[in-house]
Parts: sequence; structure tokens; C-alpha cells
Amino acid sequence: MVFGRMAESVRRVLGKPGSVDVRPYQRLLDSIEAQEDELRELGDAELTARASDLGNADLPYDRGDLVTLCAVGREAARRALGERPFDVQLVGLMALLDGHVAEMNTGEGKTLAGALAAAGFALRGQQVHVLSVNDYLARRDAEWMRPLYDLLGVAVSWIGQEDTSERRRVAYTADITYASVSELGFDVLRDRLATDDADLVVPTPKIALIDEADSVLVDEARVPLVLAGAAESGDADLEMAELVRTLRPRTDFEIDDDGRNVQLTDTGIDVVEKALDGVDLYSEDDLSMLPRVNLALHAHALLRRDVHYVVRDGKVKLINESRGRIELLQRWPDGLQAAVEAKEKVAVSETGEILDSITVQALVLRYPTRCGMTGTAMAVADQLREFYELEVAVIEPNKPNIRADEPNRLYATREEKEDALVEEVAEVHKEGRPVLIGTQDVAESEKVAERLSAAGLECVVLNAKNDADEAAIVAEAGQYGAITVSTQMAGRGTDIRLGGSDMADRERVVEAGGLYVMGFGRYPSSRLDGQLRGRAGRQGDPGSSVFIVSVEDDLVVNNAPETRGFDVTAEGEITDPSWLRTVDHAQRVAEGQLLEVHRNTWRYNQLIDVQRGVVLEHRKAVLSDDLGDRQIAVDRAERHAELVEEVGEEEVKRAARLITLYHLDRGWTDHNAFLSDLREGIHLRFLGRRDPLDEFHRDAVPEFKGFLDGARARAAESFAEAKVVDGTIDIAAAGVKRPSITWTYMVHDHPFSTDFESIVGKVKNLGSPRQP
Ligand SMILES: Nc1ncnc2c1ncn2[C@@H]1O[C@H](COP(=O)(O)OP(=O)(O)OP(=O)(O)O)[C@@H](O)[C@H]1O
Repeated sequence: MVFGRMAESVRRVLGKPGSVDVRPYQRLLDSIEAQEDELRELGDAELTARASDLGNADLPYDRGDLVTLCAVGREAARRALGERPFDVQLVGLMALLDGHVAEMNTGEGKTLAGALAAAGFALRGQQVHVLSVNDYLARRDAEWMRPLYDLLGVAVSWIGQEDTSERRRVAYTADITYASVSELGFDVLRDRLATDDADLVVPTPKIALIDEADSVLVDEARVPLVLAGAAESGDADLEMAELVRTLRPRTDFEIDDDGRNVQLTDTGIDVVEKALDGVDLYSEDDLSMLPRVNLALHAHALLRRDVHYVVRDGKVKLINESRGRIELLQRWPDGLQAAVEAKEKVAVSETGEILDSITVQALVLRYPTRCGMTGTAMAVADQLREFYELEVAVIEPNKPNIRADEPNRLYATREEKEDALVEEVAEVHKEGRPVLIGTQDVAESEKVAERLSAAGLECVVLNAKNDADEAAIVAEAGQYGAITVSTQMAGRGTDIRLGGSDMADRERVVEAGGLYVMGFGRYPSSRLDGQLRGRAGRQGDPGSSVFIVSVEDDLVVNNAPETRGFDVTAEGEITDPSWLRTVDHAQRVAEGQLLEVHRNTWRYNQLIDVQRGVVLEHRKAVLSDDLGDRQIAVDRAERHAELVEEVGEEEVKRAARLITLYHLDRGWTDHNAFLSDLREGIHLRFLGRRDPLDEFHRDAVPEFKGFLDGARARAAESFAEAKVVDGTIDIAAAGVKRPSITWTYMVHDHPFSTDFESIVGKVKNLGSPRQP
């Protein structure tokens, strides 16, 4: 205890408060370098042999082996990739091996540091999953590092959205597998529905090495991954979509300050009721009308085309908020998808039911050892500790960062902010200096691009509509004279080299001042701001950054609405420092809200996870150990014996397994639906000032009692009904039909203020008095 406190105070004196002391790693650097000459003399096969010698012990590495690993890794990278790892990369590697999150700036070479750490784990016989933010990076990094892994004698693979389960299974047998967090999550979810041992895909989790750790562990963690099964096609509610289109904002409906709720006003209720031939929306006789209106209104007023979704190939495609990318197989739940499809007049897709879900926490905490890297970890150090038991190690840059981060420029109106941006870009562009402009969403990126074009400034736009070209566009953003407008997605992943990807024009661009990053409005978190700024000034390059903000920005309006006045310059700029602080304050409020969402996701799911754990353990015994068969042999002894006689033991075991699994899974799906209904109902009780989480527990716990017995009883019944057809047991005839798994849902798991929950909250609000 005393030691712990002392260690903490030492850290506070020596480094950033709350970060890991990296000096013990730095002290090994001389010994590592001392091995360099000798290792250079070795042939490739000898180098590989040195690496494999490291496999003769278990984790963790002792001091001597750690030095050898770093030295061998450095030499292998030099030969295989033509890049000799910098000292700071080796320090990062050692921090990763110790299970920390290494904070390394953009462009410091995290990919290589991470690969060396992954190899370090793999050489000690531990399978590593490198979790990336998206498929593109998973594949790129695995392929990029492959020659290094080959030389170190470890096998690497990657997984992408389009891979079959066959290919996935093989990929997971490699020592090191790169996959996006969602692909991994869905594989885990699908495995939970496997009906045959041989169909399982994901091996026992050992080591998770998480790239862009804050993005994966914090931003993505607000939304659980949800797996849904196909049911029938939904209906397009075109009538409602048309009706809500005629409603007037503010008069007929009002949107809450935070933009997350919409409700009809009394006037709006009258308009709708009249348009629907005098129906009473709140009548107990017809409960279907109000939910229909609410869904259509939600789709109409809160979900914006080119912000929340795009329409491509006649389909509504969701944009992932934290990444600015299109999600291939995602949709909104509970009729909202169909409502948006009706709004956009495109064909309505199938509806489905939620089969299971997993939070990023639950997914990552399955791994006994976790580590990760990112450019922006300290800002979320508390969350990494609270949710993942991870500490941050701050790694100094290889070359000092000389980027000039200018103070925010604040304008009174959006109009003036736009003018200021265009003027500044024109100015900088004259010098040939490349500019990267970060915007908030697709619609804004297009608007900015239009304004620039109108001013004769040609630019390239990168957003969710052309994300396939992302890497190529970002890679060229450092070209002489380039102007690139992007959404959040340009924040990570691809290196921006001055003078273009081949650096042909580097000198001219350096002379002009390097890359100029302009944020067109602050993001909902300072980390996202930092990621954007970090695109400039990599590896000691010159560069600068600035954010151009307005008090009319959503961030400010939604989170720190102010009524006090301000003075402006002739250009509309507000220079009052207290107003600049208001913008910072607005961002902190937004960050606080996001943290609450994260925390709630976790709290609610902890209980669900406990119950799920019970089901999964039971399921495993049914899947691999014929538990279902043994139970049925007791519960329906006579029928069981008859069938064994008729079709043989193996066939009976197969049928018993499938029938039991079906009822377990069916029961779990129903239980999930119960839990989500419960949470929606709690929305109302919350208004009664009781602790919603307590309320949730009070009902969720007894409901689960008897779950396994219920499933067992239903399985026995189905078994009794099953008939023999052509020597096999026809389980379909006994009503056992599994859903086909087709997509994943975009669900915000926050019970009180998200889009989904709030509509459901209102839909549930049937019997209660009208909203004002
Ligand atoms: N030791 C090295 N020597 C020379 N070049 C290196 C070295 N390590 C990495 N690089 C190069 O630096 C560039 C940046 O590497 P990488 O993309 O891994 O950075 P990063 O830290 O992941 O940045 P980001 O935050 O953008 O993801 C790459 O072009 C890579 O080839």
C-alpha cells in the first residue's frame, strides 16, 4: 500500500501524473544497441533461430530476454522493412509487453512498435489478436508487417468483413491475427449460436493488442455490438412519412436542446389527428398510431441525410458516428430503419430480432492480457483504468514536435466562420502550402468544398461517400498546393507525408511551412481535436494547426448555450477570452455526457453479462458434452430409449443437442427482449426519481430465475414431438428453426437520452398525460 502510494508520487514528480514510469525501459536501450553489430553479421536463418530461442520460456520476459527481443526485433525490421526501429519505438514495445497503453504521437510508427510487441507475445506461445478500427487497417497492417513476422518466424493473418467462416477459422489459427473490433465481436457472437463444435471460429482469447486504443475502447464502447436475425419484411409507412413532412418545426414539433428527442406540440398533435381523420393519438383503443407517428417524426426530424446516413444504390446506409464511415451491415432497430426508408422513398428492408449483444468491454476483458497504443490516451487515462484496468505509458516523440498549434479563432456566426476559413485557405494556398480541413460531417464537408470551389479553390473531399479512396486521398494530402476537406475519418491511420506520398516535393512544402491543419469547428472530444491536429508535424516536420469555431456551432449551442453578449471585430471575430473558455466548457460538457453513456452501457450490461455467462456455460456443456442428451434421457426416458433403438445413439445425441440449443438460444433472445423492454419501462420510473439501475436489477434478477429449467422443459417437449423421417429425427417438424443471421444493429445503449431509447420511451408513454 505504502509502496503503491510512493510509486504514484514518484510518477507524479517524474512524468505525467497517472502515467507509467518508462525509465526502466529506457535504461535497457544501451544494452539493446550493444547487440546490434553482432546481430547484423547473422544470416536470416540464424536471426530467425535467435527469435525462436526466445520461445523457451513463458511470459513475462526477464531483463536479458527483453533486451534480446528488442535487438532481434530491431534487426529483423531493418532487414524486412528497411526501417530500423527508433529507441522510442522500442520503449513503446516494452510498455506494450507489460500490458500498458502506449501513447505515441501520430506518425511515430505505432504500427511497427505494435508488430514487434505482438511478435514478442507470439514467440512466447501466446496467440495475439491485434484489434484495429476498421477492416482496411487490419488488412493493411497485417500485410505491411508480414515480411517482419516471416523473418521472426511467426505466422500472421487478417480478417475482413467479407470473409467466410471457413477463412476466418483458418485466419484465427495464426500466431497473430489482425481484425477490426467489430469483426471480432461478431465472430464471438456468432460462435455463441454455433450448433456444432466444429463450427466454432474464435479460439480461446489470450492477448489483445488494441490499435487506436482510445477510439476502440472509449468511442466504440458506447455502442454494444448487436447481432440480429432475419424475420419478415417490414412495411413502409409512406403515409406517415408524408404526413410528418408537412409538420412545421417549432410550431408542430419541438426538438430538445441536445438534439436527441423530438416531440409533437399540442398544435402538432391537432394537425396530426386532423390529418388522420380525427383519430385520437392517445386513445387506449388504438395503440398503434402514436408509435407510428413518433417513428416517422424521429426519422424526419432527428436523423439527417448525409449526417447520420447516406443514400447509396437505393439503400439507406448508416454512418458510424465515431468514425465517419459507412457501416456495411448496420441498421437502426425497431421500425426506425423502415421509417427512414419511407422518408427517403427507398425499398423497405427486412426487420429482425436481436439475438445477442456484446459490449466492447466484455469483448476486451475476455483477454487475460490487454495492451494498446494511440496518439491520445492520457485524456482518457481514467476511463482506461476504470473500465479496462489499463495504465498509460507516455512515450516521448522521436524528434521534438515543432508544430505550431494556434489558439482557436471564434466567430459570431457560421457565415463569418465560413468566410474566415475561405479567406485563410486562399491566403495559405498562395504559398503552395497544403491544407487539410477537418469538418464535422458529410453534409458540412460538402458545403465547405462548395464554398471553396466558388472562391476558385479546388479541393478534394474525403467523406463516407468515397471512403474507398480514403487511403489514397489522405496519403496525397501533403502535396504542394493540395487542399483536402475531410470528415473525422482523416484523423487516423494513413500517414501524410510532406510533398506527397513519394515526398517528391518535400523541400518546397517544408519551405512553405508544412501541412496546415484547420478544424472547422471543435469536435465533441478534445481527443478528436488532437487527432486532427496530429496529422501535421509528424516526425519533427514543420506544420501548424488552428480551429475555426463559431458560437453557432452545434457543440456550443447544445452544450453551453449562453445569453450574454460579446463584441466582435470587423470580421465578426470574438476575441473575449471568456468566450473562448465557453467553447472549451462546451466540449467538456459533451465529453461528460459521452462518459455517462459509456458508463451506463457498462452498468446495464454487467448484470446482463452475468446472466449470459450462466447461459453460455450451460450452452458449452450442451455443445461439447451432450448435456442436452443426458437431460432428455432423464426427462423423457421412454421416448429417448425408443428413439435410440430406432435411429441409433449418435442421431439421438445430435437431435437432442440441436433441440436443446434451440431452446436455450430462443430463451435468451426472449430474455434479451424482456430486458430491453424493462429498461424502456424504467425510463418512466426514472421520472419518479427512483434509481433506474436498482429498478432494473429488481426485475431482471427474478425473471432470470428458472431460465435454464424452462429451456430444459421446452427442449424435452420438442423432443417428445419429434418424428423420425428416413432414419433421422426431423427436428424442423418439432418447431426447431433457427434464424439466419444477417446484420448488426446500430444501437445506442443509453437508457435515457439516446435517439432509440427516447422514441421507445415515448412510445411507451401511452397512458400518461400529453407532453406539453
Ligand atoms: N523506425 C522507422 N524508421 C523509418 N520510418 C519509420 C520507422 N517507423 C515507422 N516509420 C514510418 O513512419 C510512418 C508512420 O508510421 P505509422 O503509420 O505506423 O504511424 P502511426 O504512429 O501509426 O501514425 P497514426 O497515428 O497516423 O496511425 C510510416 O510511413 C512508417 O513507414
